[in-house]
Amino acid sequence: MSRPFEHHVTDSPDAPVLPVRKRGLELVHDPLLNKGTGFPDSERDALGLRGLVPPQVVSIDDQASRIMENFHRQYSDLDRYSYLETLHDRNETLYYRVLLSHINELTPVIYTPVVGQACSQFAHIYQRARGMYFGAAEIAHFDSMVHNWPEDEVEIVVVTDGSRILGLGDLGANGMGIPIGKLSLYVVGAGFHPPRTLPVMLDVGTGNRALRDDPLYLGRRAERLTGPAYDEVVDAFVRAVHARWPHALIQFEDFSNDQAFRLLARYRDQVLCFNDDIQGTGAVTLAGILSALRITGQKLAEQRVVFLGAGSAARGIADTIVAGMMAEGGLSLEAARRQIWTLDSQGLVTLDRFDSLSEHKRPFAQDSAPIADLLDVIRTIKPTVLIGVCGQAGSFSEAAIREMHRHCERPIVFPLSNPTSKAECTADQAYAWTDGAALFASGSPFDPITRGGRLLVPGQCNNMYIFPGVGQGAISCRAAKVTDSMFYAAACTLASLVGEDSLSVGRLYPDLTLIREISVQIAVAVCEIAFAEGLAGIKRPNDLESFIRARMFEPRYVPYEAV
Ligand SMILES: NC(=O)C1=CN([C@@H]2O[C@H](COP(=O)(O)OP(=O)(O)OC[C@H]3O[C@@H](n4cnc5c(N)ncnc54)[C@H](O)[C@@H]3O)[C@@H](O)[C@H]2O)C=CC1
Ligand SMILES: CC(=O)C(=O)O
Ligand SMILES: [Mg+2]
Repeated sequence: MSRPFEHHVTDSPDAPVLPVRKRGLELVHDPLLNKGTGFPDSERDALGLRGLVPPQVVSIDDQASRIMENFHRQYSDLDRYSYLETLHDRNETLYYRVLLSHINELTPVIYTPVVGQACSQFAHIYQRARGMYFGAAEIAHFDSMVHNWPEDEVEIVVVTDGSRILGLGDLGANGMGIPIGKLSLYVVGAGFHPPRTLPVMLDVGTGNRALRDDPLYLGRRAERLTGPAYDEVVDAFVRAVHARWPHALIQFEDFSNDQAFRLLARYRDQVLCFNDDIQGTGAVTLAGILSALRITGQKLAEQRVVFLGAGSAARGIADTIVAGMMAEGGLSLEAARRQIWTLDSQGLVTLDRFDSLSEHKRPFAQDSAPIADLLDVIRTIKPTVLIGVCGQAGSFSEAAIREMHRHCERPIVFPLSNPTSKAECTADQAYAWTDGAALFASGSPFDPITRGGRLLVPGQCNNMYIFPGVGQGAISCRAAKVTDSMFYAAACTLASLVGEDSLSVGRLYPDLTLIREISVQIAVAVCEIAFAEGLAGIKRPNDLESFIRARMFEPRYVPYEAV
């Protein structure tokens, strides 16, 4: 059977010549093979390209300069997003070259915050098919549909059902922008080969009435499935993917919490998978807190942590902090949990609400009188760490942050909700309300600021520092499953890579330009756990780090050989 795509990956960096069957415009129009003006004369002759591209042969770096010139000419964030996606759809090598060389400038466009806007408008800015849609009505075809995808070597599948896209709620099939963005970060951050990544939308309908009424909406115009009908769709999807790509890792992303915990519990021992919002967020947040504690000289086990929001992210972070308090501070599980207070939309999560609480909130229900409001909780608890994961913009009030600072010299303030429009407070606010004393990190990026002549650089506490490396580790050693201990190791590894130069300006995370190095080190740590726990599917390579590095895709033009 002739395959629609070539095999796009050369695994031998020493002799990277790719055999190519396509010719002429068919080649130019394949984003995984296209080099545009970058095809050298020899390939223009051998591959039937003469006359099909402008005469000048342009280096990839000069192509990248043209891209950035045009990028800077775009008027709006959405234009910039669409411009980069057009490049993504035209020439993936160049897209990743540009992303990797302008990572701080472009990550906020392909990822949070702008990807949030792109998802809201997804049906209106849609240009070209990318990834796969598994619609509830097609459930009988899932097993055959997976063979419509041309790549046999898929390694990472990021799947959402669109039910909780960032802090923007149910965006239905518009949520596809999130798996696409996350997978771009897998390639940029950990060197996955682009054709080995697969973004997926599980289209089970949407509870978002405005979307269903939008004439341009591209998803199923039906109420969101729930109960057994929903479970059947997810089950059929996991089965089909696992049958076609048995070694692939499935990342569950942006599922509402009524599904997120259940699905993780159901599949985590069955297939290679994890939930990024629970586990990835837990790891990145613990790493940031550990960095902050290097500045204050305090211990994790001494911290009193208050969460505004008690959903997927809160539970994942709380569990990871508890693991840290137990491992490093010697606390018991119960003692560690007593250091953590969570608030949901009803106020403090307390034991007297136990019967009506969702399962995931119960372990953190405190034996305390009811308190409705964050300010009163802060007054009573006197937290040292405040984490916002409620998706409510501005919900860290000036009064609340000032009150926290009254009791705590260097308050750790992490408004983690995305995109920026949902952040619990801004960096400016946190620094202003604490006279620059806040140890701050946020889910979406904020610019550095200068206060009283002092440079303060807000860190970005986002799971993007974790999932690429965890994924690379799990895939490299063919892990049988992804465990919480791997995420804990990822957190400690990330924390260990924050330099004194970063801490001196209050930045609790490494600069993003280091993401590949971070991912390599996290991947090594994850593999070591897999080897130690007997979960690896390969024999341990003598030089594990080089083994991982050799797997990584570099965005450069590989010579082609006509076949
Ligand atoms: N920075 C990062 O890496 C990550 C950030 N997030 C962000 O965190 C936010 C929450 O995500 P999830 O936990 O998955 O959502 P979720 O829906 O599971 O949890 C939201 C929680 O906020 C609570 N809440 C809503 N309104 C509230 C209010 N006014 N006061 C107090 N609590 C309130 C809800 O009761 C619920 O417990 C989103 O904005 C998401 O973008 C999520 C994952 C990673
Ligand atoms: C970062 C992320 O995963 C979220 O906001 O959902
Ligand atoms: Mg997410």
